[in-house]
Amino acid sequence: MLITATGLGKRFQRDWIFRGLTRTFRPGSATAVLGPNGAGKSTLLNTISGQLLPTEGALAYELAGRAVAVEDVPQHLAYAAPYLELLEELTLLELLRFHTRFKALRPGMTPDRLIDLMYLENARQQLVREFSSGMKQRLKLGLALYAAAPLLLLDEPTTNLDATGVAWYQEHVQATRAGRTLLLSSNVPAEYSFCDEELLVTDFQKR
Ligand SMILES: Nc1ncnc2c1ncn2[C@@H]1O[C@H](COP(=O)(O)OP(=O)(O)OP(=O)(O)O)[C@@H](O)[C@H]1O
Repeated sequence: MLITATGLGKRFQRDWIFRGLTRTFRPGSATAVLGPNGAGKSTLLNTISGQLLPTEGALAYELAGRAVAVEDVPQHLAYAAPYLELLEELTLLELLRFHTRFKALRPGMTPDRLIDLMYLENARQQLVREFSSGMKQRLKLGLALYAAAPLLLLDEPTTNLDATGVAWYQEHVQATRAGRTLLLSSNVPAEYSFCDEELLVTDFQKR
């Protein structure tokens, strides 16, 4: 998905979180959105994804040369973030079957195969509520990475992952990023070192 931000700004009450952001995000690019805690990385991702309205400026979306309306962006979006909740009252297999009714997996991927890829085969019938925080994070990432969605947003993707989980993330983000527009908010180089572009939110904090 081609995304063009022009003079984009977001304000909460009287505080500008970012302002004057003009930038193009192209299919196949991976952009690391960087900045200290509270800088506005998540706010920027949520604005670009159309979930928060910009206070000023404009966002335009295009898919294969056709304009996409902001209200249609969610159907083209896969998003993993610490603040997005999983349906914890379901078993893993139930959750995957439910989730994929609304958000299809990439061609050739099935819930069973995804469970194996996430190293969750022993948890197939387990309630997600009982998962460890690292298992939940692998599940969130697996759902986003293997969704058939041209826009991929990852907010702090290695939260709660151990060294094996970080290596798993690095392998699978590389395996699934081709052709997608990827934005990734982070403070951890191991999460974003593969990105080809960087966007420092504090560069857009003229008040
Ligand atoms: N809905 C909201 N209403 C008012 N202020 C908000 C809202 N959401 C975020 N903020 C404020 O906007 C600022 C940026 O928050 P944001 O979560 O985007 O930062 P961040 O860079 O993602 O931080 P972190 O690295 O800690 O996750 C913070 O000061 C936060 O308090």
